[in-house]
Amino acid sequence: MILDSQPSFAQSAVLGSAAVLVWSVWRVVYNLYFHPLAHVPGPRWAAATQLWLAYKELWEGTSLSDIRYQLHAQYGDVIRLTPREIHFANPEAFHDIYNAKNKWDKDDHLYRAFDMDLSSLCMPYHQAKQRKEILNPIFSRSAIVKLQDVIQARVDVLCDALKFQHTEGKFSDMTLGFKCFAMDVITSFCYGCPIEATSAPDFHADLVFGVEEVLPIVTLAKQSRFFVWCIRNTPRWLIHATGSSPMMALLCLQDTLRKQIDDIVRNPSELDNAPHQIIYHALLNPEANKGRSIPSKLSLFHEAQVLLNAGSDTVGITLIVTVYNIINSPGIQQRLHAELRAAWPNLEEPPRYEALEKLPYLTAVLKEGLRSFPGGVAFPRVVPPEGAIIAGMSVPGGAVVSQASTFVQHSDTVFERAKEFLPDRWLGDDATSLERSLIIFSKGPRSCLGINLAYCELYLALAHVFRRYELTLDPKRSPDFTFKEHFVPYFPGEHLHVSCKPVDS
Ligand code: HEM
Repeated sequence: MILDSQPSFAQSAVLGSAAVLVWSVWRVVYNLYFHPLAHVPGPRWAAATQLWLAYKELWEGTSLSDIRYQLHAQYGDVIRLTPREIHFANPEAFHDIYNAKNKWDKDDHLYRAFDMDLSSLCMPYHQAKQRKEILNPIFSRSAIVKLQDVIQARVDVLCDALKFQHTEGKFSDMTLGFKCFAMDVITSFCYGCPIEATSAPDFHADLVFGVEEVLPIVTLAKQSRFFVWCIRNTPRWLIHATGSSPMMALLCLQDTLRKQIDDIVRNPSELDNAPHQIIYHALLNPEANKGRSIPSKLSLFHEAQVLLNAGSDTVGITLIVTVYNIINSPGIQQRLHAELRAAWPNLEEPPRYEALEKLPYLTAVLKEGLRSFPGGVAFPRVVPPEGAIIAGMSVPGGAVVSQASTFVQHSDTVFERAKEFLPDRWLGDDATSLERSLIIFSKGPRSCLGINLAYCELYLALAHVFRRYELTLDPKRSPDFTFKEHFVPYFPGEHLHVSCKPVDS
């Protein structure tokens, strides 16, 4: 009799489905009418369910950065992007969210998509703080100044390739060139073994395309942990079967990183063979780990991958956009070249990074390049339980808040004539006050770990390219900076093609 009273499989399935349905309907009703963010303006669908944003991004293919601008134009300064996330248009919000006092965690919904949970980028605040304390000495300004020859060597390879392509009568694909350069710097600096992407013919390095190919996967993966699991467990033979050499190059790099980690963990004296201090000197140093256990192999692998991803496209894109604007704006290239020539009269004796940093016009151009960074990417943070005031608005604990950098750096209220490339704004009387709004490396405890490395790369690359060459845009091709936001911006359109004519002296 007892057995008879137990529900059949079909009855259980019906009951289960009914429960899920009731729960889902209740969630929607709750999100719309009872959620602490119910009063925030935005589309009803966005307030009701996370699926609305997934539909816009994945099905319609609209870039998240465009969605933000469209919604702000329609609903005002604060918008509800998903049931739990709001975005601010008022540039003051940036300083209320990202500042030295706020020890807020990152929103797991986005960061889990990278499947690098054990890295400084994705860890919760307290763990990330410890990890960054270990890595900081490697990325400090003094360490970078000491190791600038490592970066200089990669600049030389880039410049030689540009010269070679010019002698062959070609325009150089600077989009690929700068991405290759940035990857070579990271692999050289962090792991002591450059992948030599810049030496690929015409900068066609499979790895650069491989990184581009995986970017859209982030947008898919952030929708569900299940997608992350599927991507992680995709069998190798399936990737082989696609015949995609960029994907294979990416896997090959991952294998190399894993092998290097295995070798070093098995035999730490391997580190003595490194050409200079690399990240594993710091990460595996018991003193730096202050008595805590050293990071696991998986954690080392996550960190290695994060540094590669965080440090390559970001620097590459900054260089592409800056170089395009320099060539495309009348007089800037000439003025920059003149300053460089005065500080660096003999081509055979290039100045050190410390000297380049002091050049006012180069510095102004570089800052304007960073300000013009096109990606409208936002980095979501979770408001702590006690809540917060953001741009004058009271935000409840648990809400996810963000502001994309373009709402500050491309705002006409902060930077006059913000759409124009005007290096002179950094030489005027109010330049110091503008510094507060140059926020491309973010602010606060989760700001960029690699800022010093990035500055050194940008100074050396721009100085050498514009001192050694006269650059002209390919008149037949205009670069297309339309981008899709996949955490970092992805530009599917025409690349930047430039003729690099060597100067005589
Ligand atoms: C122009 C170049 C760069 C830009 C614009 C840039 C920008 C940023 C931004 C906005 C963040 C904050 C991300 C977030 O809140 O989740 C960040 C974090 C980070 N960046 Fe960079 N970055 C650049 C270069 C680099 C380089 C060269 C490296 C190092 C190899 C690097 C390593 C990192 C790491 C590890 C983090 C995570 C820090 C944390 O979560 O606490 N970045 N970067």
